[in-house]
Amino acid sequence: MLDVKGLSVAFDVPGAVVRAVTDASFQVRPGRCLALVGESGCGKSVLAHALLGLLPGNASVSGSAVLTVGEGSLDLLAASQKELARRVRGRAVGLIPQSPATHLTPVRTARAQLAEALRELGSRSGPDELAERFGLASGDLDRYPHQLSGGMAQRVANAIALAGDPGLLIADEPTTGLDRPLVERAMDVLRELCDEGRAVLLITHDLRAAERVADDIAVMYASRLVELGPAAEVLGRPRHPYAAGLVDAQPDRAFVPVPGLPPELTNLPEGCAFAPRCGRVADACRAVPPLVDGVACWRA
Ligand SMILES: Nc1ncnc2c1ncn2[C@@H]1O[C@H](COP(=O)(O)OP(=O)(O)OP(=O)(O)O)[C@@H](O)[C@H]1O
Repeated sequence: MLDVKGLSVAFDVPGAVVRAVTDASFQVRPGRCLALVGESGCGKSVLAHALLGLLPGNASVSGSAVLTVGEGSLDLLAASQKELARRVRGRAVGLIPQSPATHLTPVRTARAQLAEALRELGSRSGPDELAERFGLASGDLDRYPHQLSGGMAQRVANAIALAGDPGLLIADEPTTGLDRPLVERAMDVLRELCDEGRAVLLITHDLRAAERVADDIAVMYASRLVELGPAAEVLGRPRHPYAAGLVDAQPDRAFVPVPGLPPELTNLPEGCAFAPRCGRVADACRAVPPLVDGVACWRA
């Protein structure tokens, strides 16, 4: 469904360059969920926004991201804004946003926003039909965003993302601010959407949420993918020391945080960016380890 190769994104800021995504390669397949996990600021959202052409003017992007659209394909990174608007956003790719409550327009009811999305995308279903599927009552649709609970806003955002029946869903931290039962519910909905044959890219720093829904996990550290593989393997037997540290930091595991802090993306160290925090550092780590066999570590 989506084949990303060598995706890099850098932002020009006064006196510096922010290397937000470096040389990311991965695939998202129909019927499977890939969770992209990593600490805050490692580049997860920038990666998602690059795929949708939603980066600001100070960003430079390289690589390719080939999406299957109908019988053909389209490189999302080379597509014009017009093409992305006409063929991709909402139609081929749906975005479930970070903080659904703030993503919705505050001065319009949920119904008006859902109806607009359906109209724009030329869908024949009505807002009530779509809302019902996501567990919203008709009366809920007549509320304004500030009258919706976090869970209800989430369901409205899901309904809008699904209005054009996209084959690929990108969910960018869709559970921010939700309590655990609602997180689990949101993950179960994502799983259902996936089981219907959609490809799902979930961006999260919540490993428990990722574990509940993901088939595959990509671990990102300081702009690079450092481990990529089946969820059970990455979470059960992580091979990269950072992935192992993330797993150990979970409350139901050792509950020990990874020592130290990630580097500034304006000033990445030469070689492996995790080396300064790594207990297994060696001479070889002075060179950047490539992602080979699902892991980017000289010592894995
Ligand atoms: N327009 C921009 N100009 C300069 N730097 C930017 C811009 N947008 C994002 N960044 C930087 O890119 C880096 C990656 O940000 P990103 O939002 O992708 O992180 P994240 O992993 O999604 O974190 P979080 O989980 O907190 O959302 C950060 O250092 C951020 O400051």
